[in-house]
Amino acid sequence: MKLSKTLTAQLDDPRLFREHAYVNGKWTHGEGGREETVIDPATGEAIGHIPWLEAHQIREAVDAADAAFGHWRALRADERAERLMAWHDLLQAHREDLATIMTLEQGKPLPDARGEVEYGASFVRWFAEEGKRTFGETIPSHIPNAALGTIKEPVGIAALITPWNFPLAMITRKAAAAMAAGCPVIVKPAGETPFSALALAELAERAGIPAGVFNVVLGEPAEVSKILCAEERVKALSFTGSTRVGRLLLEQSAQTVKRVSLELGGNAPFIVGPDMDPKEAAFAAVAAKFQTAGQDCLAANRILVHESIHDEFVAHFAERMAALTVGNGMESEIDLGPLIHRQAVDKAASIVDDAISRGATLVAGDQTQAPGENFFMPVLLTGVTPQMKVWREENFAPVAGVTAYRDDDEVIAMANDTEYGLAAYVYTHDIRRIWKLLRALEYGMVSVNSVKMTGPPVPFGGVKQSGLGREGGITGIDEYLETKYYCLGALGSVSGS
Ligand SMILES: NC(=O)c1ccc[n+]([C@@H]2O[C@H](COP(=O)([O-])OP(=O)(O)OC[C@H]3O[C@@H](n4cnc5c(N)ncnc54)[C@H](O)[C@@H]3O)[C@@H](O)[C@H]2O)c1
Ligand SMILES: N[C@@H](CC=O)C(=O)O
Repeated sequence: MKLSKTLTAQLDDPRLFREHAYVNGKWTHGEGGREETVIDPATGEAIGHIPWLEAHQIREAVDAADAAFGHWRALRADERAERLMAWHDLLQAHREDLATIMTLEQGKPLPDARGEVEYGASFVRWFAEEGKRTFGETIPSHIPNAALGTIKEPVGIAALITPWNFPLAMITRKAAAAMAAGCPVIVKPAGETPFSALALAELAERAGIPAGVFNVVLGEPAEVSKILCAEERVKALSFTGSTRVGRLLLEQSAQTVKRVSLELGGNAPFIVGPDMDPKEAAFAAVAAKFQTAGQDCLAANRILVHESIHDEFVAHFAERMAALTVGNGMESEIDLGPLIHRQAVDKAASIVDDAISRGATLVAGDQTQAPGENFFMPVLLTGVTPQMKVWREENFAPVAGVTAYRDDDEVIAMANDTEYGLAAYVYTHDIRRIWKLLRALEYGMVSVNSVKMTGPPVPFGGVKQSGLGREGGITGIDEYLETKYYCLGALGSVSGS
C-alpha cells in the first residue's frame, strides 16, 4: 500500500498527527501487533496506521479513568471549565491543521472541515459554561424538622463511541459534556477517522486536562465495545452511529445497567407545501441533501413535494444539483467529496438500481462522470415509493428521492412511515400548516424554513429508533449526572418548610 507523505507535510504542527492510542496521558502501542491502515477516501492512498489495543490494554484505560475520576470530580466546576476553555482555544488556534487532518481521513471539503472544527469547539465552550450550572434543588419538606434537596453528581466513567462522518464534533459534543460534569471519558473513534480524535487528545494534554481524564482507545470495534459494556466501572455509554450497532450496544449495556445515550440513524423527510416558491424550496432541499456528500444523519432522505408544484420543483432541483462540483476535498471549489469507502458507493448504487427497478425515474446522476472509485455523482430520482430502499433505508449518499403528495394528512402519513425519527424539514409559510405538521411529525427535531438546525444550545436527538437521550443544550450534561436526593432530619424548627 502506498503511504501518502502528504499528511504531516501539510500541517503547521506535525505533532497533531498521532499514530498511537492515548491512554492515561501516554501514547500507547498495541501489544499484539494488530493494526489498521487509514485511507484517504479521495485518493485511496494510505495516510497512516493505528494500532489495535489488546483486551488488557482497554481495561488499563478503564483503570486510568477510574484513578483519574476522584481528582477530576473533586475540582471545582470553574476549575474544570478553565481547562475545557483552554482546550477550546487550542482547537480554534489549530483549526487549519485539524481541518486538514479531517479532510484527508474523512474526505469532506476543506471549508466543511473547518466548519466542523468550529462546530466541535463550540460544544467545548458551551459545556465549559454549563458545567458551572449543574444546580440541585431545594424541596419543600413534608417531613417535620427536615430539609430536603438534591445534589447533582458525575455518573462516573463514560465510554464514548463515535462515527466517521463527523470525526471531531461527535466526540466533543459528548466528551465536553461528560468532562464538564466531572466524568473521565474513554473515546473509541471510528477506525476510518481516528486521527481527528488523536489530535483532540494531543490538544487536551496541552490544555492541562489531567492524565486519565481523556483517553482514546483503538481496536476491533466489537471487541472494544464488548469490554467497555461489560465493565462495571464504566457507568455511561454514549454512542453515535447506526441504529444496527446502537441496538447491539443497548443490549450489551443491559448487563451492567449503564446510563445509555444513543444518537442513531435518520431518514429525514423534507416536506414542501403548495404555497412555497418551488425554486427557493428546491435550493434549500439541495442544501439539506448533499452536505457531507449525503453522509449526514440530518440529510434530507425523502423529499415530499406538493403535487401542484412538483414538476417545477424537480426542474429547479436538477438545475441546482447539476452545478454541484464533485472531487477531492483538498482542492478548492469542491461541494462534494468522496464517500467514505467503496462499500458505501456500492450501497448507493444498489439503492438507485432498486428504485429504478421498482419504477422510479432517474432524472440525473451519471456515474461515468465520477472522478474516482470512491466517488458517487449526485442522483435525483422521482416517483419514489415506500416499497423502495431509498424510502426505507437511510441512504447516507448523495441520492435524492422525490415523491408528490396530495394533502397534509397524506404527507404526514408518508413522513412518519419509517422506523426512524431524528429530524424533519418543513417548508411552507402557512402558519396553520406549520403548526399541524410540527405537532404531527414523529421526530425529535423539526426545522421549519431553515436548513441549519444544529448548534450547542439545541437538544439534539431522535425518537423511535433514532435514539435515546439528547446531546447539547441545557439538558445535554444531564446524560452524565446523577441526581442525589438528601433528607436532613432532626434539624429542629430551623429547618423551616
Ligand atoms: N444521530 C446522530 O447524531 C448521528 C450523528 C452522526 C452519525 N449518525 C449515524 O451514524 C451512522 C454512520 O456512521 P457509521 O457508519 O460510523 O456507524 P456505525 O454504527 O457503523 O459505527 C459507529 C461506531 O461504532 C463502531 N462499531 C461498528 N460496528 C460495531 C460493532 N459491531 N460493535 C461495536 N461497535 C461497532 C464503529 O467502529 C464506530 O466507532 C449513520 O446511521 C448516521 O445516521 C447519527
Ligand atoms: N449533522 C449532524 C451530525 C449527523 O451526522 C450534527 O450536526 O450533529
